Parts: sequence; structure tokens; C-alpha cells
Amino acid sequence: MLLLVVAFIVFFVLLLYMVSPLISPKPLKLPGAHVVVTGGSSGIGKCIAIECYKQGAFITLIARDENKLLQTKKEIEKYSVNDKQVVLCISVDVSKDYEQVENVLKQAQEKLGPVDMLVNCAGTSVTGKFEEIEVNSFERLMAVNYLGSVYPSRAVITTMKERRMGRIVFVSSQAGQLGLFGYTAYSPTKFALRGLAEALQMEVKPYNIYVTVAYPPDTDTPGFAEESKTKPLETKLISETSSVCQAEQVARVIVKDAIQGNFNSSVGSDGYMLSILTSGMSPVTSITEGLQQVVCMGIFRIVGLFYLGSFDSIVRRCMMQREKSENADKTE
Ligand SMILES: NC(=O)C1=CN([C@@H]2O[C@H](COP(=O)(O)OP(=O)(O)OC[C@H]3O[C@@H](n4cnc5c(N)ncnc54)[C@H](OP(=O)(O)O)[C@@H]3O)[C@@H](O)[C@H]2O)C=CC1
Ligand SMILES: CCCCCCCCCCCCCCCC(=O)[C@@H](N)CO
Repeated sequence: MLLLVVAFIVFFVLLLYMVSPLISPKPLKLPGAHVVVTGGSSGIGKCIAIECYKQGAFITLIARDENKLLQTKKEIEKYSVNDKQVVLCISVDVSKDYEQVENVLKQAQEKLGPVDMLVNCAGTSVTGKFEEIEVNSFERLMAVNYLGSVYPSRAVITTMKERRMGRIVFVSSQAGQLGLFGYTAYSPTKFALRGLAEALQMEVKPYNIYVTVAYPPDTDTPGFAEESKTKPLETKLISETSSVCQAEQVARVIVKDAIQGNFNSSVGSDGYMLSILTSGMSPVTSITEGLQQVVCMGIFRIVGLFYLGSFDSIVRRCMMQREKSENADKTE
């Protein structure tokens, strides 16, 4: 009898341990909240700012180009839902000097109150073959995409911990879940965000702060148009596996997941598969999410192997094509 009771207690405690990280956070209320969006003057960041503004938030936009910031401010203000709402613009490079980033965020908080949600969306990309990418691009991308997310987060986290609330969003990429031809400089910066997010989430969860990592697919933005100009053929063909998304759609998903405090945010069916497949030891934010990972991971690995096979064959075909045309050039 005693044994049975002990066994029951042990079982119960184990169950509690498993289920405790699965308890979903309370959603953030956006009306009246202060949302800071880095990279908020263009593309996905701009759409995230609009989405939050439409839901009643006060917005701080951060980017370098002042004209672009002011233009975006005007565009966002068209969507106001009450006459108290404010859009504040700050021109700063998020990747250069920590003190400067800390200072401007202090000013923003003096004007609009403590930051309830920070969206780290400032970022840029360079594609090309490893040996053809300028050496300083590796450093620059790491500075903008990684340090440019560390600095603003580091600057707001103390106040968030004091208030025992907050959301921090990191905009990674599908190229932050798997490495692809052409992305040797870009992918590592997006993988780095995941490591940062996991470690930070474990630290700040007891303070009721939730971290979200978003993994968007190719998205129709000015940044994407710029990237496409110099993209290797292989990268283009591989990327065509999944279709190009609209920035509005990506932004809606990111804002929804951030409000709910979901650690993981993905778009579309291959986004869904990739996120399950790469969930590893990342935090879970609902029981259904945990269950889906347990059940689907193996099956999605099989699907993934087929994708990898097709990517390899694209790379091989392109190489043969190139050699053929080079030989033809020589014989001419
Ligand atoms: N579009 C896509 O296909 C995908 C994009 N992503 C990621 O989403 C994010 C946004 O991408 P997207 O909307 O395409 O980008 P855009 O190029 O359209 O916009 C980038 C924004 O970041 C700002 N920015 C860039 N560098 C800095 C800096 N050093 N300091 C401050 N602000 C900066 C830009 O303003 P300014 O130049 O004036 O500073 C601009 O507001 C990026 O992190 C990108 O890697 C992820 C997956 C897919
Ligand atoms: C079972 C799993 C199957 C998975 C299939 C995955 C298909 C991969 C397509 C990858 C597209 C690359 C996105 C990079 C976007 C980006 O960050 C840049 N555009 C930034 O400008």
C-alpha cells in the first residue's frame, strides 16, 4: 500500500515537472502599450509597427535614415485608433555603440513610458559564394543582425524585470533554421539569435518576460529586392521551394505570437515543418505544441531529407552547367 502511495507521488511530481514549462503565458494587452520596433522604417518592421498601432499601441521606430523614418511615421499615423496615440522616431545605428542605443531608449521611455514590447527587426543580408563574399561582410552582418539585437534588448531588460512584464522579439529567418547555399555570411547571424533567445528566455521567465523568435520565409520587402539583385542562381532556385510571402502577413503572425508569448513563430506549411524539426531543446509554450513536436519530428525529418536531396541536386546541376559553359567559352 505504502509503495503504491509513494509510486503515485513520484509519478505526480514527474508529471508536474513535465507540464510546468508547458503552461501558457498570459497575453500582453497592446492598447496603450509602448512597442519599440528596430528596423521599423521598412519592410517587415514597418508592417509590425502598423499592426501594433492598429491595435492601439504607442510606437517607437528605430532606424538610421531619418527621411525614411519620418515618411513611415506619416504612413503609420493614418491607422490611428484613438487621438492619444504617438509614433516616435529615433535615428540611430543599433550595431555601433551600446551607450548610444541605451541613451536613445532611455529618451523613448521618458516620452512614452517603459517598453512593453521590443521587436528586434533591424537586419540586412549579403548572399554569394563563401569565397566571393567580402571578408568584412561577415563582421558587418554579425554586428547588425546579432549585436544589433543584443544592444536594444540589453538596454530594456532591467526595467522589464523590475516591472515583471515584457516581450522581446528576435526576427531570425528560415535561413536561421537551416544553412543554405549562398548564406554563409547571413545564416550564422540568424542562428546566433536563437542561442541568445533560448538562454535569455530561461533567465527572464520567472520575471514574466517572454521571448519570441520569428523565422520568416522570403518576404516581399525593399531588403529582399536588394538581396535578389546579387543572389546566386543556386540560392534563387533553392529558395523557390517556398513561395515569397507578403510583409503584412508575416507581421500579423509575428505580432500574434509575441502577444501570446510563444517562443516560436513561423509562417506557412514549410515554416511549420521547419520549426517542429528544429525545436531541439527550445522552450515550449503550450501542451499542444509540445505534443506536435513529439509526434511529428521523425516524420518531418523524412520529408526534410527529400528537400535536402533536391537542394543537393540543384547545386550539382548548376555546377555542371557552369563548367559546360566555361568549356564552351574556352573552345570558342
Ligand atoms: N525579407 C525577407 O525575405 C526576410 C527578412 N528577414 C529579416 O527580417 C528583418 C527585416 O527584413 P526586411 O523587412 O526585408 O528589411 P528591409 O531592408 O526592408 O528593412 C530593414 C530595416 O532595418 C533598418 N536597419 C538596417 N540596418 C540598421 C542598423 N544598423 N541600425 C538601425 N537600423 C537598421 C533599415 O533602416 P535604415 O537602413 O534606415 O537603417 C530598415 O528600417 C531583417 O532582420 C531580415 O534579416 C528574415 C527572413 C526573410
Ligand atoms: C521539412 C522541412 C522542409 C523545409 C523546406 C525549407 C525550404 C527552404 C527555403 C528557404 C528560403 C530561405 C529563406 C531566407 C530568407 C531570408 O532571410 C532572406 N530573404 C533575407 O533577406
